[in-house]
Amino acid sequence: NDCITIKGRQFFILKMIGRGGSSKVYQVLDHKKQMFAVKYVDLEEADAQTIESYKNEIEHLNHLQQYSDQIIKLYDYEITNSYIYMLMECGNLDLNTWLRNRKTVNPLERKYYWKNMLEAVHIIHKHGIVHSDLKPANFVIVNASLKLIDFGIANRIQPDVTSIMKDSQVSHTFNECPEPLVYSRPSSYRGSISPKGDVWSLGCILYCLTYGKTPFQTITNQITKLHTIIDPAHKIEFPEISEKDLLDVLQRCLVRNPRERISIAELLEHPYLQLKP
Ligand SMILES: Cn1cc(Nc2nc(NC3CCCCC3)c3c(C#N)c[nH]c3n2)cn1
Repeated sequence: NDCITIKGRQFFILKMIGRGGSSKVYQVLDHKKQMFAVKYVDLEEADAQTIESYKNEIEHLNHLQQYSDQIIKLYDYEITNSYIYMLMECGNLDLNTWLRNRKTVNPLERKYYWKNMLEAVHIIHKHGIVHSDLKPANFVIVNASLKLIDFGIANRIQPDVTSIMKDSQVSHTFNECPEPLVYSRPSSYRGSISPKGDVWSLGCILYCLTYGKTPFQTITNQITKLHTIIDPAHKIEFPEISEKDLLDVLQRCLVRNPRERISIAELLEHPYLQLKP
């Protein structure tokens, strides 16, 4: 098995956790048997703008370390003209994989994960970052809490072919979530990418944690699905549940008009988060 050296420190590769385009994430051990995640990015095929986007992502990730435990820890990184290595804390599992394996979710666990996600997204918004592509795979479970692993700033190098245009500016590749979970916000509203777009995506994740599927999962045709997402006439179904506060959060997140949609700050004050089960 191979070793990775970052800033003169050697790491033993245990396994590859994931790969996308030209980046790979490994589970590694250091000489004290401490476990880490290492993200490797091959920059050989990357253009200057892409390299800039990666540097920007790393700068923000590095800066936001101090503000919240819900942002993945970045211990060190090494950037050269041909590759990037990022040494980070390793999660037990990402939320997407966890969701696929778990059909039922414990209400207290869901509430706690929701609080973690809101805190992480609130922090990046406070620093002028809108993710605009939030999905379960962007969160990992570390011990018992969720942490955000990326801010949606770094480009995907060699964008995958099965992308569907979410906005004129932003393409959206579905094959990052194995099942075509749709988190893209209703893009029919003009105007720039707003923090409210992240609220829609988080609402879709919470919908998944509540009903075991996304609001539009029953629609298999991607184009029909996209039209349904932006169609104000289409009513999203919210099957009855005992937790009325949770139902209220879902209904306020999945409002098509971003101006009428609840904000992160309001969500953090919402009765649903008062942590009595
Ligand atoms: C499946 N699985 C995931 C973990 N843990 C984990 N996965 C990370 N990325 C995964 C790459 C593939 C897609 C899902 C996220 C990162 C990470 C970054 N970037 C920083 N820390 C991490 N920890 C253990 N099993």
